[in-house]
Amino acid sequence: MLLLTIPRILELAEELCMPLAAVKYSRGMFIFPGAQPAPHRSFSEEVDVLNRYFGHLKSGGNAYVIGDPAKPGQKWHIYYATEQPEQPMVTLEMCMTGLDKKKASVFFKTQADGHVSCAKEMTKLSGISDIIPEMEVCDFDFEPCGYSMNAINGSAVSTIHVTPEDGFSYASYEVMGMDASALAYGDIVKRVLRCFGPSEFSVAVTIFGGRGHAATWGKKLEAEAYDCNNVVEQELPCGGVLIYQSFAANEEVAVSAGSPRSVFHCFEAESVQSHPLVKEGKLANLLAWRAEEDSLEEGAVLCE
Ligand SMILES: C[S@@+](CC[C@H](N)C(=O)[O-])C[C@H]1O[C@@H](n2cnc3c(N)ncnc32)[C@H](O)[C@@H]1O
Repeated sequence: MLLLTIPRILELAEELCMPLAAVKYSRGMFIFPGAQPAPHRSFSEEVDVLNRYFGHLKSGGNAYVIGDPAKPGQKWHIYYATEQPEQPMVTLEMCMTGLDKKKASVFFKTQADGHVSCAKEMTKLSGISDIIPEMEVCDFDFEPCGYSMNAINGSAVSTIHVTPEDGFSYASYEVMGMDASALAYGDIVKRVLRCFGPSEFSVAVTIFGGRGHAATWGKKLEAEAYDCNNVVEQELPCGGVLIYQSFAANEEVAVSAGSPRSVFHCFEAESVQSHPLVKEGKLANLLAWRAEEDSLEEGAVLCE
């Protein structure tokens, strides 16, 4: 449904006298592709819609599906068109599945003890407020569960969406426009992983303006407790580059949990939520989660 909003967004931009400069649409794999309504039934259907609105830009419409052909469950889709060379800019997009159950439970409004939680409390308890503490956060909680937030700090913007339901849990994180030399790529990813404890995740870093200004963000990511199973670099028009990597919780952790690695394939029908690592929070422990009581000062009132 997302692409159906394009005409309204263009209308609002015109009202604000903001000319169209560039467009980027990107996504991973749908967990339930068969449940997607038009125009999201296939990437080519999405590209047709995007080209109708943006194909006339100077670069033309450019569509890519990237990933290791041997791993059809892990692909990244990107559409990009631009009217002019881009300003130097770094964007990070993370997709996480198989969220740690305890971490995911923070995003349910009614807790096991009957406590009714609000978005502000979820932001604090999950650790989201610590990812980039300077960000001003506008958060929203869904009934009976789910969470979304948008955040801003100067030219930097960030967004998070969480689906915590067992069996198809998912969280996305995106940040762009930050001072790439002031924040370390690995630190941000680690803070995001601590919020959700996924069994699998992908990162896509888009760099415009050359790797020189992108500092740590132009390098390959290494994530403690996870194995990288896919690395692809894709050049984009106007000197842009996209670096995509996907990760699964590593063999060592899986073996110590007494479980075969195969259970981590979250895009298959089986549920990663039943994985012993997810159930027992072992993955969470390995990533050194802070104790929950540390993340909220005693007596602090977050929900009014
Ligand atoms: C965070 S919202 C999705 C936001 C947005 N579609 C995204 O992913 O970018 C998804 C979560 O909210 C819950 N939810 C509750 N009411 C909803 C609604 N009216 N629309 C979408 N999600 C809702 C879903 O069950 C799910 O856990």
